[in-house]
Amino acid sequence: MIRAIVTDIEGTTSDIQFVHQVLFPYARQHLAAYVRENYTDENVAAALNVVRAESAAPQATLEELITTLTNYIDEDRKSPGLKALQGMIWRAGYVEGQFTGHLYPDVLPAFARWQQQGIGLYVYSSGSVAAQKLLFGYSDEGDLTSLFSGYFDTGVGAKREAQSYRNIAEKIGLAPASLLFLSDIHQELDAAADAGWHTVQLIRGAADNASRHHQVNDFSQIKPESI
Ligand SMILES: CSCCC(=O)C(=O)COP(=O)(O)O
Ligand SMILES: [Mg+2]
Repeated sequence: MIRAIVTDIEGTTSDIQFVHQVLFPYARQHLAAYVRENYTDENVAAALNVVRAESAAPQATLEELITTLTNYIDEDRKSPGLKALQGMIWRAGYVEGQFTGHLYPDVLPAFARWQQQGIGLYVYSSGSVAAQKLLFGYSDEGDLTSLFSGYFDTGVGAKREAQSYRNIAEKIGLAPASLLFLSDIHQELDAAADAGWHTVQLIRGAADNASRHHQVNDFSQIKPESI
């Protein structure tokens, strides 16, 4: 019996185009000014130190870090330092109403149905927990943050590693066999399945012929009571 559902964001609840054509360009455009203005803030300083460590450049200057971070955005690098900073930069865009977090129309009805069934809802994304809360807090459908019992980012480990899903199961406090992970990326689902989770793959575009996971086109086709 499925007791909790953990969902990916990009390509699963939300359009990849929103992330790549709205969020990433916004962060790229505001990155340099944000870092120059806020580098003494303890959270910004901590994120910059993470980038120094990740890029094996412990003495990197602010301007060198800005170049590194800009390259990371262009490469879609899932760098924890970049992800932390992106979350901080996006806040102004959401709060000022420059964009709302994209949500496919099938997502909220399914969340509401699952919540009514007593199933816990969680998020696991490479985006920072702060960024996840912004996307769902300022979503196309309003503030949905109260639907979720918890959020996980790569602080628990990378999305393609089975140990990350073991860590999440432990934090939620449920057996892996009672957990369902939703993602568009079969390598992430492979890792979850290796940890003993149930999996469903969201196919928002072309079918994934390399996948061994059950595939659906939208959330209305996911029936946790039948798993
Ligand atoms: C949390 S919204 C921004 C998503 C993001 O930054 C990202 O890298 C997407 O990662 P995901 O694990 O959701 O595919
Ligand atoms: Mg995804």
